[in-house]
Formats: sequence, structure tokens, C-alpha cells
Amino acid sequence: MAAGKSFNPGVVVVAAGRGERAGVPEEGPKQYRPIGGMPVISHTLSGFVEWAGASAGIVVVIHPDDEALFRDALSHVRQADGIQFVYGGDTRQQSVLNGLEALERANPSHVLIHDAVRPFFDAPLIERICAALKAGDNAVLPAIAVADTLKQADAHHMVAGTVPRAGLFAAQTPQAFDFAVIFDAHRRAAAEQRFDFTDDAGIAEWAGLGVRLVDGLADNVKLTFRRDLAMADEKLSQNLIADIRTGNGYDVHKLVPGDGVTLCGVRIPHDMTLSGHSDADVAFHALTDALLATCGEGDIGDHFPPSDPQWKGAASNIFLAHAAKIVRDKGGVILNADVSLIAEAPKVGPHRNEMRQKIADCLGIDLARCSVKATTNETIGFVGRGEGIAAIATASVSYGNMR
Ligand SMILES: Nc1ccn([C@@H]2O[C@H](COP(=O)(O)OP(=O)(O)OP(=O)(O)O)[C@@H](O)[C@H]2O)c(=O)n1
Ligand SMILES: C[C@](O)(CO)[C@H](O)COP(=O)(O)O
Repeated sequence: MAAGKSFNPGVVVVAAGRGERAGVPEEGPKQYRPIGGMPVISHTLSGFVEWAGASAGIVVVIHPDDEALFRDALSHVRQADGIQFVYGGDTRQQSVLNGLEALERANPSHVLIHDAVRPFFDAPLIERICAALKAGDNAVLPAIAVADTLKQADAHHMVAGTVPRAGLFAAQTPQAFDFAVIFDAHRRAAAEQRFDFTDDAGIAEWAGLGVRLVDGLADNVKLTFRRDLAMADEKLSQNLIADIRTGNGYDVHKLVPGDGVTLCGVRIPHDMTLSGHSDADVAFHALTDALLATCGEGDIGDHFPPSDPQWKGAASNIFLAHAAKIVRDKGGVILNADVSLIAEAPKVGPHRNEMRQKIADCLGIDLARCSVKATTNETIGFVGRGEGIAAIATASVSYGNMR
């Protein structure tokens, strides 16, 4: 790299192909088919976004028919805001040229050009490539020494000879270049009607540039055939960890003279009542906190401040339904809800199934996933003296998978 030139690389990800060798066109272009729970290209773009060096920007080259698929794929990428897209051409070479034209505005010093369908590159590979660029190479190619014996076939599908494999390498991407140098080579190739290059290092060779080989990565395969996608899905699925979170909640309200208590949304006649700003349903309050705890959303008081007059006397299923909506909006699926009531009186047993049904209805989950239990406090402490009722709740929520 020339002295004084800053290293400010951009990225072009080509994704405008039709994936004909992958077959099954009704499943859509291979770069948008799911592996490990999200589209191939979402994995690829996440890899570049996580790589801090992509400071000059990321341009994705897509097919005009794929815009909706692309937008959906972007929704799986954290911090996708800076990612731009342009339309590609009939060949990979033309698509890369369109990407370089779009990236030029970001004034990058270098560019990494990558196939969307190689989702398994890693940071050390990119670091090896960048180290070569920083050391002054204008063109860098990650590649793997060919391990199989190579045969030449004739027109009748008969072996015509064995090709010595010494010195032969299989080319991978990202291939990386001085931006101005590869942009110029691409434009010259197009001007001279040379449209037969299957990779960018080939254009660099044609333009007379020295191309530095760096060690590729065996895992960095191009997903070309349907079985490649199936194997990629299998590989990622093995690494998935279910993101199941558990939250707990506790609440207590004071008993004062009255005519009944509301527990889990069920009104039970009693010679006392629970005092509170709302209907003082300790069970629903504890369960609301348990749900909020599964996604770090604070507690019931943060969402429904006791100082707010609109919640005076409110039915607590409003609070519980609100917490369930927060959970669902964050992608959560409520797996179960469990409440323990601690009260000397009234008796909970006769109302237990109705309480479970109220929880199930409010949360929109099966009755079998809802549990209500009760115990006395054996006459000990404030609950034992009949001064109040307490509730403890636990909720489990699945937030999909994490890696
Ligand atoms: N006109 C094209 C052709 C290919 N590509 C991209 O180049 C990469 C590597 O190409 P390949 O695996 O050959 O993909 P396809 O061209 O889609 O596959 P096929 O040759 O089987 O149709 C892919 O990310 C592909 O989307 C592109 O952007 N524009
Ligand atoms: C660029 C490339 O990934 C290098 O191996 C490859 O040449 C692109 O795929 P294609 O099948 O040759 O289009």
C-alpha cells in the first residue's frame, strides 16, 4: 500500500444470480433460501457487518426480481442500516462492475468482492486478506490447494489424461483489490467485450496485475448445488441453542375489611379485600413481572405507574395482556405460566381451574401450560396472621434460537 494512503475498504457482495445449478426454482434463488433459520445472504451480510473494517460501506448487488426477498433478508441482519443495494447484470462479472460503480461514491481505498452464497468465511480469513493489502498487494486471492486428483475428460466422457495437481488452487472469495486498480481493470474488460471471467482475480491477471495467494478456508465453500444448502443447514442447525428464558415475579397486597378478593382474575367472596391502586390481583401482578423479566422490560410499575390515576381500580388482566404483547412483539412464544399463591384464606382450590383458564385466555396459550398452586403460610408471619396475600410467578418464553 502506498505510504500515506489510508486503509478504508468497502465490500461488494454479489447476489444477482439465479442459482440454476441448485435447481428447484419454486424454492427461490439459493441466496435467499434458509439455512440455520435465516436466508443464506443474511449470514453473509452479518459476517461483514460484524467485521469492523467495512468502514467504506457494503454494496449488495441483487436481481431486480428479488427486492422483496432482499429486504426480508436484511431484517435478519443487525445494524443493516449502512447496507446499499444495486441491480446486477446477466453475468457475475457484470454484477461486480455494477457494484463497483455504486461503491465508488464511498471513495474506498480497497474493495473486498464476495459471493453472497459463501456464508462461512471468518474474521481470520478477512484479516489474512487485509494484511496482504496493507503490505502493498493490489490483488489478493484466498485459495485452497487442490486435494483431489484431477482428470481431463474427452467429448465421450472418457478420461483423456491426468492433470498434475501440484501448484493448483481452488479460488474462493472474498477477493480483495486496490479499488481504483480493479475498477479500471473491470471497465477495460467490459470496453474490450471480454465478458468471460468467472472471478475478479481472473480480470486482475488479464490486466497484468500480480495476484497474491493467501490461505483460504476449507469451510468457506460456495453453496452451488441443493445438497450444499442442505449440508449448510445441517451444520448451522447443530450449533443452534434454544433461546428459552425464564422470569420470576413476586407481589404482595395488604388485606383490609371488605367483601372479596380478585386472584388470577377470579372474584372470590371473602370478609376481607386486597387493598391497592388497581384491583390488587397479586397473582396477575406477579405473573406480569415474570413475563417482563424474560425480555428485560423492567417491572409492572415501569409500565403502569401507581401514580397514574387511569389505573385506579383497573382490572389486572390489562397489565398481564400488555406484558404478553411486549413479549410477543419481541418474537417471544410463551411456553408456560406458573403461579403460587400464599394465603391463609380464602381457599384457592375450588377456583384453581377457573384461574388457570383466565391465565390461558389472557395469554392466549393452552390450559395445560398454565398452573396455579396455593399454600398457607402455616400461621407464620404477615401472611400467616392474615394481614396480606402474596404471589410468586414464573414464566418461560422461547425467543427462537441463538448461536
Ligand atoms: N448474473 C449474476 C450471476 C451470479 N451472481 C452471483 O455470483 C455468486 C457466485 O455465482 P454462482 O454460484 O455461479 O451463482 P449463480 O449464478 O446464482 O448459480 P448458477 O450458475 O448455478 O445459476 C452468487 O452469489 C451469485 O448470486 C451475480 O451476482 N450475478
Ligand atoms: C468467484 C468464485 O466464487 C471463485 O471460486 C466462482 O468462480 C464464482 O462462481 P461460478 O460458479 O464460477 O459462477
